[in-house]
Amino acid sequence: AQEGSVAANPQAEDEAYVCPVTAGSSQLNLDFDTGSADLWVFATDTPSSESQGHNLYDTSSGQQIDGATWDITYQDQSGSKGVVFSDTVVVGGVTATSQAVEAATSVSTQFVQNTGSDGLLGLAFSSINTVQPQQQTTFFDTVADSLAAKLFTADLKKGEAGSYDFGYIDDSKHTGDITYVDVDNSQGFWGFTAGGYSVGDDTSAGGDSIGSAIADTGTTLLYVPSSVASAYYQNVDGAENDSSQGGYVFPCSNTLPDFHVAIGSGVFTVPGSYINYAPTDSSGSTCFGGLQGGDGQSLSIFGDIFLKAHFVVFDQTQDSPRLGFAPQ
Ligand SMILES: CCNC(=O)c1c(-c2ccccc2)csc1NC(=O)CNCCc1c[nH]c2ccccc12
Repeated sequence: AQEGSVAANPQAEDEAYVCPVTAGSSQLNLDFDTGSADLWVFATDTPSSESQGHNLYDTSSGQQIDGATWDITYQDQSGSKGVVFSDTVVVGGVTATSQAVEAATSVSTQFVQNTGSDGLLGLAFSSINTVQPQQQTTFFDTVADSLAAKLFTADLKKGEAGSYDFGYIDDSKHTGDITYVDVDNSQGFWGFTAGGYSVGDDTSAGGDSIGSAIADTGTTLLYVPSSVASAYYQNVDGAENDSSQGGYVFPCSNTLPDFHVAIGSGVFTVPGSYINYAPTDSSGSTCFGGLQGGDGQSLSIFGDIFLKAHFVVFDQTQDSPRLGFAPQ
């Protein structure tokens, strides 16, 4: 049975975390994304005007899947599209022998400019993989039956390398018990129900329920209902929801309160320091919040700001999928 571990390296401001992956004969740094299900890469097929500065997947090592194409657009309107190869993909010693590697023939500006990432490795459910006419499986689904245990864990960290482990739980990476909750994967995401929340010294998480949420390593920030974000920033002097800046900003001199949320039988805390995401400009006087209101959509997105404060188990060992959360 296979098991393995790979480093998750934070990009600037922890905007994303990239991991070293071997695809065929190519070494790539990919953004592991539990919010999508395509393994797509910059490749020798990518126009050179779009691939400068990126490591490229050499398609000559793969077998092109005849007639297969893919096209993905993310909510922030970034995206990419292209053709598909079958090749060997190795992540932390875990080998997928016939993995669909989606080679980009077109990539949007945001990804072109982010030269620290050579593509994405989707870890959501294969039901939302975009390859047509025959949908393909994620790396995890491809190797799942060969793993010692059908699960992977995410141990992201603030400003330093964390890890993704496949096939086992490393108990040295978490303190306390793991709290498990059921997953609703009907939308293809690692969906769960978040309970009440509280702010600062009140650690009760007794407030209104946050509701439907997803665990999404591919999203940088923590998006909660606008009422929750508003209640949080009532506690921050000078905070305002500035649409020209894209959300809540505040004077960087603030010490931000912690954010507590009930999940299953546990209460999980995001330190206030994690919610002071980054300065909005070089003067460093105004800072952008790591906790933001969703733009009206009902789904809360527990992105890296939340995930990097915890040890998270993405578990398909039972009849139905579940998520586990533990303090790091
Ligand atoms: C803001 C990015 N997140 C989303 O749009 C998103 C949503 C979503 C749905 C409705 C409204 C807002 C967000 C659902 S699942 C989901 N998650 C993903 O889509 C995860 N993959 C993001 C890949 C991605 C898009 N732009 C990037 C820039 C840097 C690194 C990664 C990325």
